[in-house]
Amino acid sequence: MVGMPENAALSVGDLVELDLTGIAHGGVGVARHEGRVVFVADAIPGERVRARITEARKKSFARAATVEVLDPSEDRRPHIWPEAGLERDPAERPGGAEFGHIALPRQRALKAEVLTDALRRFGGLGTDALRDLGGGVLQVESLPGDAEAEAPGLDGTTHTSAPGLGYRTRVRLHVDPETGEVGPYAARSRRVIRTASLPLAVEEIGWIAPLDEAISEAEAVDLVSPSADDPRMLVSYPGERRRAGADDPVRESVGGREFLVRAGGFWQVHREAPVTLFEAVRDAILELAGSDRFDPGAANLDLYGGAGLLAAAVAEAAGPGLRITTVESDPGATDDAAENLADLVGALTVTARVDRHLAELRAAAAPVRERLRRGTVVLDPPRSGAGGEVCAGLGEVAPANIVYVACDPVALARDTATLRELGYTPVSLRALDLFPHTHHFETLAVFLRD
Ligand SMILES: C[S@@+](CC[C@H](N)C(=O)[O-])C[C@H]1O[C@@H](n2cnc3c(N)ncnc32)[C@H](O)[C@@H]1O
Repeated sequence: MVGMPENAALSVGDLVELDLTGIAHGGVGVARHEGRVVFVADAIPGERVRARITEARKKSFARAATVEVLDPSEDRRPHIWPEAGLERDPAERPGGAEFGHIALPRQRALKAEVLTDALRRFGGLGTDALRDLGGGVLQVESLPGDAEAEAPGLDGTTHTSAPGLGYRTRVRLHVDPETGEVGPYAARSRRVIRTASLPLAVEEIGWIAPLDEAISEAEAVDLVSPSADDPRMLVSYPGERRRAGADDPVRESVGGREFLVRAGGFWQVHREAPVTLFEAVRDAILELAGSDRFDPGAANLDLYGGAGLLAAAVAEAAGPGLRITTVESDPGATDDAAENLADLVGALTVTARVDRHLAELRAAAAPVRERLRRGTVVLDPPRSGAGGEVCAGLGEVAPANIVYVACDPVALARDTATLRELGYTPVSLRALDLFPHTHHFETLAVFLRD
């Protein structure tokens, strides 16, 4: 490549040597090739790699996948999923464990970098604000059982346990339309990849996963392993309105409390995620209550409430006098929430889109609006975030506090900018590694009305 002009065109299939200088949202490394940004899969910042160009349509950037590491990071590990290792052609590697070649502490450091960068660039937060929020440097916390630790073996020697594996209680696999073979998609592709194992899934999912079978005419297979119930498989067929078994109730146990959830409904994926988020939201409410900012009798809201997990967490902090309304667009999940919150006299469950519900609340009578102003909102939107319209709706309803549970750092950062414009200040932030060996993580941010 020596002597080529600046921005020389890269073509799919080209092999290039790249120095990784950073990490981008989505879990890909960042490098430059003759002025053009290249997003590189399966690399680690600081490494020099040989990579194959996989996408070169855009002028401003290209994509590549690592095929050989020339100068490895000390944090490089054998991939936790053998089929996703560098020995395979990039197009044949299953997606879904894009950090599986990185030591867990470094994975978390990279996630913290992505969060800090997003809050700075899209959230408008400066260095001081970020330091105050994270209580120093922002850290991504591991969940119980996931810290990379040396555990003493039975014979007195030490061995490294397998942290960060066997945690997913929900797994979606896809079906090859031609062969009926079942497996995950390859990264950034709709190609079904055969795999012998699912290392991120709980053991029970391994028992039932149809990895060496063919299911003709099906589209996808969801594997569900509830914490207090038998594992099950839901098969989707094209054109079908409702999957067989999707509405069957399954039992989930969260810190001794039981929740009923439809097998096909939303539930937090990591086996420790429900209890971790329950406790994180409960503690955030206790903290607000400790500074007299939480009013259990106000019109409190659990927006994007699912089966009522986080409303129950608020109730644990607030006690039996709590008034709270969960708002959720899936009617099945609302029914589950009604069941799960039945012991809470002041709980109401509503099936509605959050934007529409907020529009209705804005038009409510003055005493209701006053109760909403004194209230606390728990906000747990899907990956796209709450977005401008919902944030604007919140700005008008103007609750005293917002406890935002976010699964996408950039969406959170954008919503942070909007909420700040509407008079809210973020006062605390916790990041939780709910998805080891992937680039995903969860953030809990508390905002106070100025
Ligand atoms: C990230 S989940 C959170 C569920 C619940 N808070 C929990 O922790 O189990 C997001 C939920 O929002 C619901 N949802 C998605 N878009 C929505 C919308 N526009 N309005 C209301 N609910 C929505 C989904 O059905 C899903 O249950």
